[in-house]
Amino acid sequence: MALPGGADARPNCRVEAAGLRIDWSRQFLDEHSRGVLLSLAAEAGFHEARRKLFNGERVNESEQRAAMHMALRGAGERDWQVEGEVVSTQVRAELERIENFVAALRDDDRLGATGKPFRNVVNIGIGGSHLGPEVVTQALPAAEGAPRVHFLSNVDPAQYHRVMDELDPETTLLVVVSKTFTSRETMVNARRAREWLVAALGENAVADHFVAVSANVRRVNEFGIDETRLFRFWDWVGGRFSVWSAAGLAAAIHLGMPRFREMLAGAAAMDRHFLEAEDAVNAPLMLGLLDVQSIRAFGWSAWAVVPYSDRLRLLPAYLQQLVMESNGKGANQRGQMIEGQTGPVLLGGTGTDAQHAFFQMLHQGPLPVPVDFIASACPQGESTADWEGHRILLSNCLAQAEALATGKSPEQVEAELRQQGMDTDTIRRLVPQKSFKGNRPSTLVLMDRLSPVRLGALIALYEHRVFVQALLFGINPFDQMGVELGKTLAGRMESVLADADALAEDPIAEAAAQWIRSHWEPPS
Ligand SMILES: O=P(O)(O)OC[C@H]1O[C@](O)(CO)[C@@H](O)[C@@H]1O
Repeated sequence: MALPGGADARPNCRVEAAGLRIDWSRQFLDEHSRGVLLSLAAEAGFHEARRKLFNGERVNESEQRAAMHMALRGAGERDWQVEGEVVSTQVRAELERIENFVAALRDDDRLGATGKPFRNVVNIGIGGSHLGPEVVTQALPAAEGAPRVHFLSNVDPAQYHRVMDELDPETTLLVVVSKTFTSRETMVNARRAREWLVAALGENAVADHFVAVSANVRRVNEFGIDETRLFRFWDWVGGRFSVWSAAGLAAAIHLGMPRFREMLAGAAAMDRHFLEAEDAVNAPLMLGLLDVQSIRAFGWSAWAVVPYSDRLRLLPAYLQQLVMESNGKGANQRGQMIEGQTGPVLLGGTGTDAQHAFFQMLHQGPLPVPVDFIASACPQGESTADWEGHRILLSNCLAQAEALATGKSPEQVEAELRQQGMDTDTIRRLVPQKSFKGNRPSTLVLMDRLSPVRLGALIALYEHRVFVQALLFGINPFDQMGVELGKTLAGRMESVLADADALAEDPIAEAAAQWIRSHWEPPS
């Protein structure tokens, strides 16, 4: 199927939802295929599944939980329920606690153990307990006077040093974020940060300098943080859907509470669109269906997300967790193995840098990779140079989407080469190498400017799109069983590396462990 000639020929492939202009005109979609995709959604029980999701039913069946992240951002609008119990009151109460805490930090009412104001905040967490707050912090400028927010996620000590070595314990607040409060990386980093603090300021400083964000109250208490310094979120909030909860505390500190609430409002507006828009112009539904079409009908297993925005440079990594941890699964909810690819492999980077990295493959690789182009009409800065740079950025964004769609025919290339006076043999060899097949699909997401409300809408758009993909594949997007085995083995491997008498079960791992041990030497 050829891509349509002009966007105006396909008015139903473009919507404005929650302030985002979402245009899928350059996808392989005509009236017929749209009908087929929508009937597939109906067969998969889309309306009922969406109703269950928004009603707080146990859509995460394997873990017997709801997935009610919408309640976190829509708490001001109505009383959301989880399994029949109203949760909005506790959501609002927790938001208020966050608000008071952020205000106290801003006004220097909450001070460190030696009476100094907090100038730095370290978010210690990994996965959803890191990527969400960091993506927001990078995307949007800090509120005036807000402390600087840092992120410690990896257990690699090099990261610990990069983040912590420049900080002063007296002016540093440590925020340990972990839904389970068991993630090994987070616990190791939290303990090390605790030792760092205690060595400088003594044991009593822990109460002033540590707060926790978790759903596991007992573990938080065991770590030595009492409930007055614990911000809660709940079982029904998945890690990769948690930025809207207290897990976004570092982002709230960075943005200030009014703008954090604006981000929640943007996501809530996308929730409303997903809930209320007609199917054919329902952006998360249509984009999710198009993803499934790309994977299942066309066999394209990759997907690229390219924000033309340096501030959104972490978005591809954030979406990798959202998409691939949710839908990278081989079994469906009925326990049957699924044939073929499920969730797409997501690659990404920012434009224009990505154009000089993997775009070659997007243009001429044998298999199409659908691309999401994301851009804002206005730049962040207001100077003439900012506007000029931004215009160039946007030109590239639009040009790349067009180049992917239209390509360059062999005839055109041949005519150009002839004009340059090339000989026939060279032309024969060069024409296939220089032509572009075109017909490469993309989606364009535009916003007026990158603001809290638009960022919220953008992230929620992807959340619901992932839900739609999962529904069509029959999988549960809300668990992540595939991360467990590696975690268990890493625990065992720790003893193998620590103790030469402990053997690894796997001979290849054992040989590697021996080699590593034989190369251990004290730093010179
Ligand atoms: O917040 P926690 O419990 O530390 O988990 C961190 C991350 O680990 C995972 O469980 C697995 O990677 C993610 O789903 C989660 O976001």
